[in-house]
Amino acid sequence: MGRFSKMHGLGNDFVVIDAREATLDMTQARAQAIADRHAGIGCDQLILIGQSDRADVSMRIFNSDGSEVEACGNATRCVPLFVGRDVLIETKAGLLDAKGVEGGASVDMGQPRLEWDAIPLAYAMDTLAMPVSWEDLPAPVAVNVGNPHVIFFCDDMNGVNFERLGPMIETDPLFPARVNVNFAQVVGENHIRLIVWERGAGLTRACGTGACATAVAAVRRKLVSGPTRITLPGGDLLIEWAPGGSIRMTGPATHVFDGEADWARF
Ligand SMILES: N[C@@H](CCC[C@H](N)C(=O)O)C(=O)O
Repeated sequence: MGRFSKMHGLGNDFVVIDAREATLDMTQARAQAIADRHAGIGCDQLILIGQSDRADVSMRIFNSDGSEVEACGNATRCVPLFVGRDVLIETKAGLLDAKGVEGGASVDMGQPRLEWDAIPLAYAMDTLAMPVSWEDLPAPVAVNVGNPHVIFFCDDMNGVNFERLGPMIETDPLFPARVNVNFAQVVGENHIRLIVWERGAGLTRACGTGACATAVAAVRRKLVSGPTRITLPGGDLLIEWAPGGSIRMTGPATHVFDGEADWARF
């Protein structure tokens, strides 16, 4: 039997497994089976906390389709709560410094990558106004914050069919590693509403890296001019970024319950 914690950041939910003592062989099929909301435990992402030679802990991230990915902002905020103290976390996207704050955490998410081949895109183009469009959504921005994001700034998001466009854009050959698809609308001064179709997980209640990428895109497009409030279906994040610097993400982290499971059954 193995123990796990159910946690979430703004409703983006996780099964978090402590793999620091017991090693657990995580395959794509097993991660997918655990994340399954009908036949498994159910979550948007499966998180494995392990030992690290370079940081306090390591974090591996698996989407609900079983794919292993580089970054997850909401899960990163859960790690100080899971471990019980401020932590330096080794991820595939680099070392992330996460500090607990009242009700959540504040994380240095590192510097964004803005070059076309770092997103990655299939061929060279301007990432600030990509010369492509999907239906009524033209000229998105591409940003990599450890994982790949494309951001559409919409005049009015109410008419956008996220469930149809999301998977279509996620799997477009323009994005050789697939992509997280962000639909954003500026709704006030330094305030953005955001819906994210996540690569490998679909529509979620919130995406921390999506909020970071969207704030970076909005600063580059001069749509915001300072710390930016990002309102997702699950609630708000505060994102701070200035060109040349690191992204700071601050927001809630919640522990729901602890459970036990027989991993051999998955
Ligand atoms: N929910 C996450 C992002 C999880 C990974 C993403 N779906 C990807 O494939 O890159 C977040 O809060 O950032």
